[in-house]
Amino acid sequence: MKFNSKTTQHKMNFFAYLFQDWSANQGNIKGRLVLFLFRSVQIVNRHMLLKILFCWHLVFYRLFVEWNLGIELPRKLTAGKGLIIYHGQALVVNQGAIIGENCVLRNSVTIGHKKLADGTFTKCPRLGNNVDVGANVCIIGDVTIGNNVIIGAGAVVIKDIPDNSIAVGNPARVLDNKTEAVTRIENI
Ligand SMILES: CC(=O)SCCNC(=O)CCNC(=O)[C@H](O)C(C)(C)COP(=O)(O)OP(=O)(O)OC[C@H]1O[C@@H](n2cnc3c(N)ncnc32)[C@H](O)[C@@H]1OP(=O)(O)O
Repeated sequence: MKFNSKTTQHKMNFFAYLFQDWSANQGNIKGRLVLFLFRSVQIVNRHMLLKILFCWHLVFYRLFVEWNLGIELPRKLTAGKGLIIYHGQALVVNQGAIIGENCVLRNSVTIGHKKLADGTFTKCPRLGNNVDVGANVCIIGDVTIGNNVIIGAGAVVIKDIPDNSIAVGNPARVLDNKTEAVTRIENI
């Protein structure tokens, strides 16, 4: 996976950081607003002083975005620029997940860990760049989704998905001969 949170995000200046998803969500006011607030709490989260000064903003984010809108994008989440949120409803992402650049998340998507028989939890999923996640998708456990991947609506992903592929179904299977559709999302 090419995306690296430490290098990509820390190079950006303050305003670029705040607006890094703005153009990707053109015409999508809700997506723009949520992602602007998400990036702002990520900035606040970087320093203890900012957390103290802007604790009211962290509370506002929790109440408005998480409780009211039903979109859980934790401030500690690693998410690359160009993130798109369509129909922001019932979207839950574990803070341990890693999302690459130019990814799309839709309504009722869950990305999180899996509880094992011994009561411990697995690591969270890692999504590469240009991953288009359909509606009602669950991606759970210590899985890696490659670059340029489409995950079909309603899929349950519990195993790695290779680069340049489309995965559908429960459990998700990779479709053969479907690279044409994948190249479409590279041009989004
Ligand atoms: C309010 C809104 O509009 S929200 C938007 C919601 N829309 C989405 O989330 C879009 C997600 N996109 C999809 O699910 C699409 O079906 C894609 C991208 C996965 C595949 O699209 P296409 O490349 O056109 O695939 P195509 O329709 O030719 O189907 C290929 C095969 O995959 C199967 N398939 C396609 N989508 C799915 C799916 N979501 N779940 C299970 N199987 C699927 C088909 O049955 C077919 O199987 P077969 O070859 O055994 O007959």
